[in-house]
Amino acid sequence: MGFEKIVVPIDGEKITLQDGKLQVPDRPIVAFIEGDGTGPDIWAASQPVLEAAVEKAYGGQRKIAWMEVYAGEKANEVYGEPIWLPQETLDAIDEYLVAIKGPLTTPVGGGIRSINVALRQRLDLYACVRPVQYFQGVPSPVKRPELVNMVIFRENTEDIYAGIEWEAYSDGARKVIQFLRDEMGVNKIRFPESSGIGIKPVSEEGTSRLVRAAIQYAIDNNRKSVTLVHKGNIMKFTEGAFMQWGYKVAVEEFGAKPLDGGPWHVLPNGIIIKDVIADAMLQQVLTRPAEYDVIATLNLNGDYISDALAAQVGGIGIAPGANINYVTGRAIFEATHGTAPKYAGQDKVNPSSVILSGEMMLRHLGWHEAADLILKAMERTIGQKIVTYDFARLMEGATEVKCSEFGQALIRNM
Ligand SMILES: NC(=O)C1=CN([C@@H]2O[C@H](COP(=O)(O)OP(=O)(O)OC[C@H]3O[C@@H](n4cnc5c(N)ncnc54)[C@H](OP(=O)(O)O)[C@@H]3O)[C@@H](O)[C@H]2O)C=CC1
Ligand SMILES: O=C(O)CCC(=O)C(=O)O
Ligand SMILES: [Mg+2]
Repeated sequence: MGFEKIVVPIDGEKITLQDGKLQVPDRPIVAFIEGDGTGPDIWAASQPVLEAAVEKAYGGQRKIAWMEVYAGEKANEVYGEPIWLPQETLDAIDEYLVAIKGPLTTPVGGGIRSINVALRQRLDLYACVRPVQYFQGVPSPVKRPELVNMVIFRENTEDIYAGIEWEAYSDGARKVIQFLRDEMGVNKIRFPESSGIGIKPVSEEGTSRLVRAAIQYAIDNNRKSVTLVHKGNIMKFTEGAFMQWGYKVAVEEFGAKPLDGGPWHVLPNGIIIKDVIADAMLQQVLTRPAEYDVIATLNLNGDYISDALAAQVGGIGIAPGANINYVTGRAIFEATHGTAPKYAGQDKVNPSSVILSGEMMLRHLGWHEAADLILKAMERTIGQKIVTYDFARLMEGATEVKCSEFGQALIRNM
């Protein structure tokens, strides 16, 4: 396919999907989006680390052929008009399957809707996978951060993130409220004249594919449990249904049996499938983190839980993630954090979240040796107390380095 602004590297080859398996050539074309705010600083530090890991692991036999695609502020610059998410960016990721991105800005209250969310929805990347693990030596606000070892599976295409909402006083809000009152007998809207309205769609199909991915991950990675996190006591037909459909998948597709009469279940291989109400979960991950392992949850809960858990192991400077469709093989790897705009252009923030997202990407490609080198380098570098500002301010005797210098230290430590 020909693109207007995207340049396809001539020395690269397409990653493809055959019989449900990614076929990765030695020179795979991988798309990247630099991102807004601190995105360019982070990408400049991260790209050399990923390249160095691949070079060191495979001695030049394998190499990523990078293909820049545009979104956010840079898309406006490149296309010369306000296009936040060009169609050809979606087409390119659709065709080349694998991408990595920096954070993109979303204004609060008005303006464009999230480009990050749009990428996930339009490419149907239904699982947001965010592992939360502790690296020895990272400063943490909790006493036993090493007990935190969880992987969040956040549903990525539904819930209130569908963006179906109407502003207070708008014609749309008035119409929906009128419909709810006249046609549906709803008399519980406390201030109907001045309410904005949002809709929360949660489907069996969307829930099932997410929970299926979480359970399969637990099986493939020898994890102890999968916890369905929901607020089903209050939102019975969305969050409550998520829990019920989640257990149903466990029973019908994975052979789970009730544990002590239910509602918890156990898989034939001993993995526990359980559920917890979201507010209780947020206190228990602090008081009893060892009881949580793989977490499957809805979109909004997953957003909150991601940042909260990241804080327990040292903050969102070190929180990676992936948006994956396990059926089509398409995936975009990205940090949990946002653009941290106050630090933009200062070469200051921690690039670890994107670098570790790159580590996840290398594993997705099956390049485990290169991924292992990144983890080892991360452990060594933090062990030497060479860290960016976010860790340095909480550590004794740390050497504070810039974003790019941290990347260089990782390369030295490979
Ligand atoms: N997937 C995406 O692209 C996401 C985009 N966003 C967008 O990003 C913008 C800013 O969001 P905001 O709520 O401020 O959240 P951010 O995650 O951008 O930043 C909040 C704080 O987190 C810390 N932080 C973030 N990134 C890093 C890093 N790499 N290294 C060290 N510390 C870091 C900083 O803390 P401190 O001040 O303590 O140093 C920062 O002030 C918004 O437009 C939002 O919509 C948000 C989340 C995800
Ligand atoms: O898209 C955004 O601006 C925020 C997204 C977000 O917070 C997340 O994915 O964790
Ligand atoms: Mg978030």
